[in-house]
Amino acid sequence: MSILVRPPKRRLDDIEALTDQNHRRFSRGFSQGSGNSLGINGYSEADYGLLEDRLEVSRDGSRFAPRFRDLTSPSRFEESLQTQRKFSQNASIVLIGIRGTGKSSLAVMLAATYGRRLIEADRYFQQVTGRSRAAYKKEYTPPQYRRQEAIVMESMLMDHQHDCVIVCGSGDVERNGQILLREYAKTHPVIHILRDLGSIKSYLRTWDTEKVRRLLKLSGPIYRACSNFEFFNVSEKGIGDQTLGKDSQHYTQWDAEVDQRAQTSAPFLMLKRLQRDFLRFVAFATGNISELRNQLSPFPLHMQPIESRKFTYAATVPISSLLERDLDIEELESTADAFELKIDVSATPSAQLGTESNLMDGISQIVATVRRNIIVPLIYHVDRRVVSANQHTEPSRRSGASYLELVQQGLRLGPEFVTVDLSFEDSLLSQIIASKGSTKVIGHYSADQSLPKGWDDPEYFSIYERAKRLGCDMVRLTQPAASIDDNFAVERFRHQVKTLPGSQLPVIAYNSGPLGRKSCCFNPILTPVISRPLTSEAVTKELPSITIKEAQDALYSSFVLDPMQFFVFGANTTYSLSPAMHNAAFEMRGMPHTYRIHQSATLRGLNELVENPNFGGSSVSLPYKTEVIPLLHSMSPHARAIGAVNTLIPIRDLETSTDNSLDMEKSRSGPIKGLHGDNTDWIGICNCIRRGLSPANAIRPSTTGLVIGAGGMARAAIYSMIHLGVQNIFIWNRTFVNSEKLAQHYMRLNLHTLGRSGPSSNYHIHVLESLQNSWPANYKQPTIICSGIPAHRIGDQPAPNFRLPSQWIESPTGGVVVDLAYKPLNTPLMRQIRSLSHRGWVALDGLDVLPEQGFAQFELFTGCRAPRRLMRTIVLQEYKEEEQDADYDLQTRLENLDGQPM
Ligand SMILES: O=C1C[C@@](O)(C(=O)O)C[C@@H](O)[C@@H]1O
Repeated sequence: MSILVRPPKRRLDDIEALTDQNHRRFSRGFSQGSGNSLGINGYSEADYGLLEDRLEVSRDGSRFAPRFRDLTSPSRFEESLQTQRKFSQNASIVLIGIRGTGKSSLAVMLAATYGRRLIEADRYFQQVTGRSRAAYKKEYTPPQYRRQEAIVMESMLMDHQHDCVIVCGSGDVERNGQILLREYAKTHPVIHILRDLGSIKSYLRTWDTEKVRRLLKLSGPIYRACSNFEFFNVSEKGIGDQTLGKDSQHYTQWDAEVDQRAQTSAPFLMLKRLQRDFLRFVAFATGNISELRNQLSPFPLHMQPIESRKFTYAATVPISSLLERDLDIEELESTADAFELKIDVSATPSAQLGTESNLMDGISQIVATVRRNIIVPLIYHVDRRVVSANQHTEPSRRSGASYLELVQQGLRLGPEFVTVDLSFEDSLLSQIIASKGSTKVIGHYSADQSLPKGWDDPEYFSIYERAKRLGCDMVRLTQPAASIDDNFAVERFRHQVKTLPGSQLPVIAYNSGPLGRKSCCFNPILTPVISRPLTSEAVTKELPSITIKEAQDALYSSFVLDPMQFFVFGANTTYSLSPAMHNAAFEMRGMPHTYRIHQSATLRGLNELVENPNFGGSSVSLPYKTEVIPLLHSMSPHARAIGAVNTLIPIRDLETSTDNSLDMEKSRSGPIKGLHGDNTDWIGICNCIRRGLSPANAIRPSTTGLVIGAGGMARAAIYSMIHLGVQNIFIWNRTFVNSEKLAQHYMRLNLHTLGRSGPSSNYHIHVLESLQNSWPANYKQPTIICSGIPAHRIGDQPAPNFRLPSQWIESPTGGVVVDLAYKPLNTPLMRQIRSLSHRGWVALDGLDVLPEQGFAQFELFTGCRAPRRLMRTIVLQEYKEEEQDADYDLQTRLENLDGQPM
């Protein structure tokens, strides 16, 4: 009787034949050119066992310990895996990595979000063979187990090529497993999951640090050799420790989060940022554009490619600085449009990362940590030069091989942009560009000294043409300025490229060094800038010579841009926090604009604004959000659907398209021909929902939303929910007929939203009659709730003191409640929800929404990124001065403002 259990539909002969084919294919593939052939014969039985022991680790480490000391270099794949990184939309996604890295939690998130089937190797083995791996090993000899393992793995991958998330066990990367995975990675994303040593150690319990370090060192090359992507799971403080003491195999990070929530009333959820980072990473890596849009907050600038915008900046940050000191990454990014990580080291000193000693692991960890703290695209730039620890020694040059290895490592991390140094030969660059996947390539050329004819040298044109021929998406050229005239020359060069016939690549061209600063100010896209905390290292690390503020100052003082005036227009706007918020943002960015209150008892007050040639735009407050509509020349589709406008943008040229407010010229004064209306309230609400929604409540077809009220804010709230893909939306309002009208409005609109499977209009708006009723039986309890009713007394109407009926807040995983009121801040509804935080309820209020809608408004007003942390801070500070609520501690909220990048 055969001991091998075959998965259904497959016969052992097929599998063996296939494995043989794989072996032959791989033998052929790897022997080509390199001479590093990996034939099946390259492995001995002894290797097999050794590798298994290396990676097949029981949680107490006992099985691993005896053979550990024997280990030598583990990987036989001397070529790193190079694939095109292009996949079919529904290709199954594989996660690999050692135990304790959080693979299972990440897989659950992915499967839940994408609606994919989750296949876990260990469970699959048990399903197929009827035994756990441990039981199988006890019963059979190691070669028998390995043969069975190979068969199971092969069927697990080949029978589930589409619509699955497959989590491989550590046993899956022994010999056959590696071969299968490498083959699979040609057509499927295979993601290597890493984590810091401390968190892995707390998972493996009895292991000492040295053992875990050695395991990481040995396993890293094996996992890298058979994966095409890499994701470093950055632990949130407190999560790693939570897993201690839990012995269930399936106790995941997610469970830890639920436990965590039970113990604390932390308003923001522990795994939120990991979920955001991972889902975005997967959507980008797999080239799933609609999913990527779902993952991004709907801020206007997020929807616009950087290269199509004018005067954008990349904050350049050397990895050496991040390794040397504890820098505030959010501050480094602040108002930049991109974050450029410059790889300027050749080894990662272990002490600085605290854990990893390997450069590739170090880069992976730094990139993940940077991503955790930024919202802008990442540019991964490997500097050809390497800084030396000794400041007096000249930087050394990297070899082509080491350069290639580092850029390939970058591509594994799925950055939005990667640079390729055009001083390397075509063959090396083509290799990189062929495997770029969704990443855009910037061809980079930095001359050590000015070319003989400076920017008029024909060499620059040939470098540009070469970058184009190689398939770069953008070109970046720079040389040190020898004289101030070089700055005029570079402008000429940029202009000449732009006027070449045919379509041309976007060009970034500037002079480096203090003399070149002028050219940096006028370079239109992705000008490299230095962030204030790095200025002391500018010279030694060859960093850019200007800050964003300096570059912006120059544009205004040279009359390229004009100072503009902005307003908040309403009947009673004296209480508004918007002036303080926007003025602080202008000042930080080096913009000479002003933002003031413009109060008027009638709509006519608007005339005064449009007669002002420096009018830049206005926020619209009550009661004019709907009244203003007939006066508009155009409206965004969002404002049209909601039926309310809270942002006005002046139109100075009726010829330009007004579909998108960002396409209109910004910061240029002149007569006004019309007004364009937009709405950012829905963006503020949408973003607060996203921030407060725990991974356990990820939006699915069964998710239910509830909106309280039927006024302007309720309209925006429903629109946000539809946009987020909520299909079952309920309205409760004191006046029933108003709820019905609102429901009919959205049902008639039949909006198309970006659902998981592409655009759909599959939503339904229901009306609830009485707060006394039980929750409708056919629907899940709501997990997303928005209240748009004022909380204060209006005229002789008393404050409504609204609280949700207890029978409507029975969701077992809690949910998020956004109360749009902030007068008072601590409404009875917010108090009710905060008291339920132990059940997973998260409360966000009007002071959370106001800055979020303000960021979007700032983008529409200026075409530039808003300084988010600053605007959030100002709103809380100003509010504190205006109103005191003894019950509510705004100070703690102010102190916890970091880490909300969405
Ligand atoms: O509702 C509001 C508040 C606001 O009007 C203010 O007064 O700050 C600003 C508007 O953009 C926003 O839609």
